[in-house]
Amino acid sequence: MKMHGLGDGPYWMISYAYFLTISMLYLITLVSFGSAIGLRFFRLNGYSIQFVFYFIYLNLQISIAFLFSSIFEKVKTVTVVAYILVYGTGLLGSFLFQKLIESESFPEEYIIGLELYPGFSLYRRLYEFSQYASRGTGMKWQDISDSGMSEIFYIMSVEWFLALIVAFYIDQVFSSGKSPFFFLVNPFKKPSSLPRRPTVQRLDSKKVFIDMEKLDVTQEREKVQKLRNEGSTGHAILCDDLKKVYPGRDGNPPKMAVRGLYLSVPLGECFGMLGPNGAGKTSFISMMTGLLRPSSGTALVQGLDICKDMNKVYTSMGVCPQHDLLWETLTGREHLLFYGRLKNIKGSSLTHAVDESLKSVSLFDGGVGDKPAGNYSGGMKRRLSVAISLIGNPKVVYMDEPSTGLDPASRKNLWNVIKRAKQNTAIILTTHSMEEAEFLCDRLGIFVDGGLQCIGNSKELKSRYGGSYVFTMTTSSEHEDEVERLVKSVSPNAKKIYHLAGTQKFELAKQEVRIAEVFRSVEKAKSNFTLFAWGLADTTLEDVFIKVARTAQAFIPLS
Ligand SMILES: Nc1ncnc2c1ncn2[C@@H]1O[C@H](COP(=O)(O)OP(=O)(O)OP(=O)(O)O)[C@@H](O)[C@H]1O
Repeated sequence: MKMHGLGDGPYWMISYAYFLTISMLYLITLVSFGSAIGLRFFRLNGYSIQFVFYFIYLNLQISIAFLFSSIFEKVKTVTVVAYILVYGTGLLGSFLFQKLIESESFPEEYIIGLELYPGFSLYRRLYEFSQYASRGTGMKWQDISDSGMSEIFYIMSVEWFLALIVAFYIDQVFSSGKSPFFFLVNPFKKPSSLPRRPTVQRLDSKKVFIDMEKLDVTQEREKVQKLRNEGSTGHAILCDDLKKVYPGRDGNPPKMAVRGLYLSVPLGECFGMLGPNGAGKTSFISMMTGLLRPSSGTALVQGLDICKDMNKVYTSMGVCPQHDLLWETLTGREHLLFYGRLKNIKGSSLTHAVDESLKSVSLFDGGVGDKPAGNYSGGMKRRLSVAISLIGNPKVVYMDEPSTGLDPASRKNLWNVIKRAKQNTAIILTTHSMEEAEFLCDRLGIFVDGGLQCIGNSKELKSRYGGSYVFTMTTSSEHEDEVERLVKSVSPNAKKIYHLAGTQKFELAKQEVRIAEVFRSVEKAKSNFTLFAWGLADTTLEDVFIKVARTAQAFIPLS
């Protein structure tokens, strides 16, 4: 939700209000039920004291839960810690703390010291309630100071606010990546102009890597460096030496998923990122969408630094993640209404935008958009995810394999939606479909092992990395040698790239082949032996992709 523009303040308030409401409902049910069945603990102690005490304690508990969620990364870890604390406190409370409270000789100041731990303050509170209830009087407001309860009220109230402030601070500094002194910054001050890059050249350690770059990749890097030196904010996306290194695990060395990426994408351009599995495309998108922090380097989105101003970047960003993140019980329309509101669209414009959005992804007719997303097929969910990423006309959109799992008709439909949307938007799209890349993308980059191997439009890439025709011929096995001789006669340096049961494929260098000559030779061959099939094809984007990826993968381990 943060990726779609939900600010930290509303998120914290909504979550807090949700947990408080649930806890209060639970509490009211407990006290009402306890009173109804005649438990003296609930009936005799003043209801107003019980309410105030439980209310403060519940707030403290929620604040501590927020603090834990800021400190711990994994749900499993924090669950185990919470269970240990709850059961440990119960055991310590009944076997140790209660004895200390009842002891005449143990100083009261030490008891108050122990009550700084919220579990013991809760225990003390319940202990006092039960003592007063067993005496048959119950606790009233005038008993507060005698029972040592007033200190507990103060301790809990202070801890409630402290835990909340510390949790928010940790979340802002460690998750949102703000400076440790972010609270000293004037919120009304306009962001300063872009920091200029030092003109000094890169470190020697990088020289080896840079020297191996292809010309097109080098040109892209120089373009980014020039734009950064000029402090330009004209480009929608500017990646500057963006790196992601995952720490090594289970004895494996650290994994460099993205190794120093330079990329500039202006508004109105759809940039396609192609690459084999594990090339680092998702890691790149995750950094750009704020899910992962770059290990070094940065990127500017509409002039805003993703390491410093991610919260502002979210408001002009749309994301279609690789896996659909939808609520099963909400309808398609409700999803779009929700995300539209996050993008600040209101009233009739919101209703209109949602209808248009549903129509554009073919989820409008027959009331499909008003059915719960849980009932949607995989393709419908994917289309809804794309519609969510585009609602509110964001300036920058990231799409991670948007058409995965779609049938050909829906895919074509979706491509048209994306094509229309890109007019005022910069889109970065990852895909394994060359057809999709050719149809949608103005420029393409082939990404292998965390680095760009080439960059340009599909025609440029084909002419730069293709440079050959693929000649295929199928005959019976005894005529294979004759086919080979035929090919050598039209292209002396032809290379056999495939051979199976009479079918042979050859790569012919474009500069030594005349197409008319090939046709003439094939016609002549038809009179000598039987040809089952033959063909001459220009290089496809797929050929370029395979060639570039293979070459890079063979080369990278050596580098
Ligand atoms: N959390 C992680 N810890 C360690 N290594 C990781 C982590 N996430 C990804 N990797 C590794 O980083 C590399 C890049 O992964 P990434 O998912 O970014 O690739 P991808 O190009 O998106 O692949 P695909 O096309 O299959 O989605 C892979 O080798 C992967 O194993």
